[in-house]
Amino acid sequence: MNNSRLRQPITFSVVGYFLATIAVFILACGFIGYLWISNQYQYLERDGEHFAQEYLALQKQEIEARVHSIKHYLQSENKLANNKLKTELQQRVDQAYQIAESIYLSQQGKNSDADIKNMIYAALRDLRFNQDRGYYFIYTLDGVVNLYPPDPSLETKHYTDAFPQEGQDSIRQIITLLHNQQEGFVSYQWLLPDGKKSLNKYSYLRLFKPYNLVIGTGDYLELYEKQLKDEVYQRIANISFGPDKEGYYFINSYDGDLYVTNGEYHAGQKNIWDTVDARGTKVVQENSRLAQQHPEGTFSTYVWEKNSGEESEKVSFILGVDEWKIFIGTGFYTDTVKNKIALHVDARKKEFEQGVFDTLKIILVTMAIIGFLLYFMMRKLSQNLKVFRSNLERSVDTLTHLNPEEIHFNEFRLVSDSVNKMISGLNQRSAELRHSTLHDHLTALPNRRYVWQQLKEMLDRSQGQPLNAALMFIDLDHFKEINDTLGHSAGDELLRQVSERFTQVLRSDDLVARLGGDEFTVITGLLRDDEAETIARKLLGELQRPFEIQTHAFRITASIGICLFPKDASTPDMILRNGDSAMYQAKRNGRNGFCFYDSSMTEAASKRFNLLEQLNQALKNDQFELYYQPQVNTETGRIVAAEALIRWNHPERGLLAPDQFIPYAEESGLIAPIGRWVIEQALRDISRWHAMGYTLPKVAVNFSTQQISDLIVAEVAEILQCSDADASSIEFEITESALMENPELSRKVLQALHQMGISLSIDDFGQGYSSLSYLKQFPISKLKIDRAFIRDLEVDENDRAITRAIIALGKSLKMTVIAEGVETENQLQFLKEEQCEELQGYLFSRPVPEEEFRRLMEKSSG
Ligand SMILES: Nc1nc2c(ncn2[C@@H]2O[C@@H]3COP(=O)(O)O[C@H]4[C@@H](O)[C@H](n5cnc6c(=O)[nH]c(N)nc65)O[C@@H]4COP(=O)(O)O[C@H]3[C@H]2O)c(=O)[nH]1
Repeated sequence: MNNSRLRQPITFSVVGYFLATIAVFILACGFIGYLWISNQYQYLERDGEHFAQEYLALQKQEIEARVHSIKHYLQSENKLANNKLKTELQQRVDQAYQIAESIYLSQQGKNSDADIKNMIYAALRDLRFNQDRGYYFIYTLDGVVNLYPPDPSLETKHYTDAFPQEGQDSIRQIITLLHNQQEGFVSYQWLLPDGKKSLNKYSYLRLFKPYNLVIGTGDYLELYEKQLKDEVYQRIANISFGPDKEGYYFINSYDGDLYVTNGEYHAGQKNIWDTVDARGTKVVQENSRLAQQHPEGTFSTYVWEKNSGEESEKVSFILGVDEWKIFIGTGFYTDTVKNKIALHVDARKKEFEQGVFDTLKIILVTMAIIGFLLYFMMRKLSQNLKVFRSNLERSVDTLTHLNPEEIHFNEFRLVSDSVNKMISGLNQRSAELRHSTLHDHLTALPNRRYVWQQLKEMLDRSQGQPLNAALMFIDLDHFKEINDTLGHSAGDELLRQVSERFTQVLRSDDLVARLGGDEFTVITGLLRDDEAETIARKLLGELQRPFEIQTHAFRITASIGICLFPKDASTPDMILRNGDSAMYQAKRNGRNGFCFYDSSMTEAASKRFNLLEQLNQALKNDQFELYYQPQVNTETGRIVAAEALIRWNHPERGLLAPDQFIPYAEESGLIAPIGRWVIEQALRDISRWHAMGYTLPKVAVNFSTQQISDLIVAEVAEILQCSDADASSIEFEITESALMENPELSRKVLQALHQMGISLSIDDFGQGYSSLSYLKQFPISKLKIDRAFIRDLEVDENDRAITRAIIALGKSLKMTVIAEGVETENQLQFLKEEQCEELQGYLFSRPVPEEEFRRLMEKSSG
């Protein structure tokens, strides 16, 4: 299973993400809407219940208030009866008075007073009121009855003759009053018309001045009150209220006499005491009981017939009026109330649903508008995205900038700004990369790749040209030593300065490049051969001025190989190879010069190639041999050691000295297996010599730069393990320059070898620039003075001084000093005088085959 696949993040398109967000938003709104609506429904339910309770309570309050107000009305009407009666009596008498007065005024002078009086009596005689109980009576001030409609036979009689005693008292009371004042009320007992019973009667009286007549009328208070009550009951019976005018008052006596019910006035002539409802309740009896038990009134529930004829539960408020022994009530039907409540809840629900519906309509219309707009927006966005994408792809493909004119959305513009920045960055990076892949970091000069491309282009252009261009392959002489002794930074600085000098001295259309290490090239345009020579000389001349690096001032030379092309080479590789070969030849010619390529150099190069091939074969076919050159003690002249020097028994060319193949072996890396063979062979020889009884303490083996590696330590240990010889019987000779090439590694490797018991000596000492402190870091036991100093000892004072200094240095460092290349007695003499401990040279013996060396050892010990 591919893990990276699993870890890939999920991606969304912007449009998809947007639509998904809207869908989620709509779903969320729908869900919230659903919650809100169901919540509202619950609220409406609760509100309905609440309303029902409140409405019921209100209904109850209403009927209670109504009944109380009716009772209050009844009572107040009753209380007012006295006054009302008085007012009415006064009004009636005033009317009679006006009638009498108008008759009098109209008849005065026309008729006699007696006639006028009769006319007045006649006018008033038949007038009746208050259910015919009321009539007018007239007396004279001396008590003669002039008008008495209930019994006209009493007219013209004196009251004392007309009425019994009780009546007489009353009339006297009247006449007395009017003797004193013009008008007024009197209250007295008067027989009822049936003459059986007398009741309290109120009368109003007024004196008709023209004839001093007392005009009056009166009524029994009790009867008047009853009349008023009847009227009030009548009015109450007419009252209806509530839905469908279902509400009405009922009034019953405590004994069940019915006065008022449902719009009808029964005047107590019907008794409904035993009325029973559908539940078996004796409704009237129950209500009568409740009214009497609860003076403040109470509610009663029973079943009663509605106007429509159907029976329904009814809630009534019952209130007693004890003074009249009646109870008043009114009520409502619960199903009517329930209907009302249901209607209310229904109306609320409909109202709410209408609200929701209206809101939904608004939302839908809004969403449709938004959707419409979004659709256009998305379309526009999608189109822009497509254009943006294709522009983006084109820009990325061609690494050109996006055109902001073609981008309409700010966000895309921001992205395009970033993309443009990125493309600028990429262009810059790629230019830098191109520059860095085609240029050398140290000197900023074009590198080998650049040179190759340049050569290719020049070759392409040079077709059919009569002139040639030139490639100069420049290698600094002995640069490695400078690098090793002064350090890499100094070496780098030198390379920089050389590159500057070359660049300054050449024309701008010439190309100076660094191939790597201390190798430079100069490529010129088309020129004549002699011009190439001039340029080469110019370049060499530039190096003659000393370089100042750190605190050192020194000169350096170079070897230049010139390859003219297309004359000498037809491909870039060939040009470079030929330039290299020519440079190689310039080096062989003694350095600090130039050399034009010719075809023989290619032959030499191919020879080198063949040689390497043959070296490989030599290893396999055991064609190497070790020669030994003795090293003698200066004092005793005895052989104390030997240097193992390799020879190659070439099958065609005969015995070859190391100079003829070791450099190639080092170049090609073959030195490692060859070096291993040398150590193994030397140890084999030592073992054999020891076995044969020779007591040679040490054999020195040459150790080249390439052999200094971490691997050699393990390899030597392994070789020693396989050998009978002791590690102390072998010594590695390392040149000073090899040591300095990588001092850190050298120290590590040499330390490890030293710990194995192998001694180390520095070969060709004196050529380098090793300081004392530097040398002390290595476990070296021997210094070998370079042959070059020994050679000219007799003629060169400097060489003598150096040799002396090296011997002194060796002594101070407690190292053995050996001089090599000792050929003459004078040299021997000098070295003896200077107490050089050991000597090596043709004066004692040339390097000889092993067998011969054994003889030398025999001779030496003998
Ligand atoms: N003119 C003159 N020359 C003298 C005199 N005494 C000794 N020589 C020569 O000086 C060279 C000494 O060896 P080297 O300096 O280590 O220089 C050696 C050493 O650097 C290298 N070489 C030889 N054998 C080996 C080897 O086994 N491995 C490696 N890496 N290098 C080797 O080849 C170089 C040359 O070796 P050879 O041709 O054998 O040359 C030898 C020797 O024949 C003298 O009095 N006058």
